[in-house]
Amino acid sequence: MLSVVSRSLFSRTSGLGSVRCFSDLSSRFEAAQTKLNTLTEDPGNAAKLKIYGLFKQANQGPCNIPKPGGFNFVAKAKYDAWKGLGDMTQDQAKEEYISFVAELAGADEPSPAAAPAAGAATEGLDVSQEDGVLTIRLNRPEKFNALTWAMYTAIGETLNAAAENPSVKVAVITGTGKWYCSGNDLSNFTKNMPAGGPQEMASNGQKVLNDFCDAMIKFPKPLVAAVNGPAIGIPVTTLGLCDLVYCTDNATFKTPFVSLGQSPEGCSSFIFPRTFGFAKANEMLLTERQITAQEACDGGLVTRIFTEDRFRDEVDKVVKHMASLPPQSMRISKGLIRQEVTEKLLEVNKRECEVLRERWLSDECMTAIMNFLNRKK
Ligand SMILES: CCCCCC/C=C/C(=O)SCCNC(=O)CCNC(=O)[C@H](O)C(C)(C)COP(=O)(O)OP(=O)(O)OC[C@H]1O[C@@H](n2cnc3c(N)ncnc32)[C@H](O)[C@@H]1OP(=O)(O)O
Repeated sequence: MLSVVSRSLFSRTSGLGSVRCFSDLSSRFEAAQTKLNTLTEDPGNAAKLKIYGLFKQANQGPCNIPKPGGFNFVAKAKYDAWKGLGDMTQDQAKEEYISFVAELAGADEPSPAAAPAAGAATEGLDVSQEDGVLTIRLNRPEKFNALTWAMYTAIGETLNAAAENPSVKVAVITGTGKWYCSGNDLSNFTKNMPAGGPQEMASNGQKVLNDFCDAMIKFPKPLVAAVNGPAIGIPVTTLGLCDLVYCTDNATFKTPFVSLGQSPEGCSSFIFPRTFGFAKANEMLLTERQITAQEACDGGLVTRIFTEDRFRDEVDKVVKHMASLPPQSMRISKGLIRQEVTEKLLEVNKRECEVLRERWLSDECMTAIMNFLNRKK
């Protein structure tokens, strides 16, 4: 019976009128309508009704027509689909429409919007998505989730794809096992030695790091760190690039850059003094004192601490709640909060990476890394 709710629902019958708004949302909404018409698989009547309701709500606002009577079941089903959206705003309906079409398109054919899965193919990284929440999980527990170059690259690419994918509302970075992350895998420096030698290796590393931090800085949706245990180095500094940081009560934070012959990254040379004040930032970055979860929370790097047994559930609750909020408003709000610093952070990141490139070529750095790699021999 409902099959008469046919593909015609997908055609742009009501259009957008003669006044075309070229705002970001309107053009994404139009693109979603075009995308819908290219689906090769019939998504079924339930999906078509949802699309119908969202389309009407997006263009005309809340349902304002009388309920169809008699035996016109199709008209009633369409009415219910629209009426059921209550007083959802037109912008929110557009966002929901865009997300839903992206989901349908994802099921229909692989598309760039489905790119988060790309990270899943990278060793040491699990990428999954549920209810609008993209989870990037560092998954090398035997190495305490130390980051390989492939992981940096995949995380950056995953975030860049998720930024464009309307079905992703929030991104979460977390770790498997008892550690959040033990920082840069120190064997990166020996494993990634190209034919061009250390100079080329350092330039390659500079680009890998620059792109990774840029992706975090530019990510337009909420970026949440779920710090499930201790962290050393870059996973600590990049917390300042996240919007919310939750940690377990056994998490610790350490930034031993000087003893490694290196220098601060992740924009920590800029963010840490402004978060903790110079005195405390210097203690972390120059004396390398490890701080506790409570100190990180008191200092403003961490949003909230949960006990280990409650941690995953509590973080889940927050991120699912955020994913249910109007995405356009979320994006705009984050943009406003970050607008003063984004350009500055990109500039700081670039500079920190240039300095690190030099550091990686220094005897101090080479010696520190060789000492770590040979420490068990
Ligand atoms: C594109 C380039 C970007 C670079 C950006 C610049 C980034 C800078 C940083 O992140 S600096 C911080 C680097 N990290 C560290 O200095 C930590 C080094 N690791 C340790 O100090 C210790 O391993 C430990 C304190 C984390 C844990 O000590 P312990 O409990 O004694 O365990 P193990 O040392 O036996 O470690 C278990 C296992 O994991 C391996 N591992 C841990 N961390 C790293 C690491 N960062 N790099 C490489 N491997 C690491 C460790 O070797 C052990 O494996 P094994 O048993 O040897 O196979």
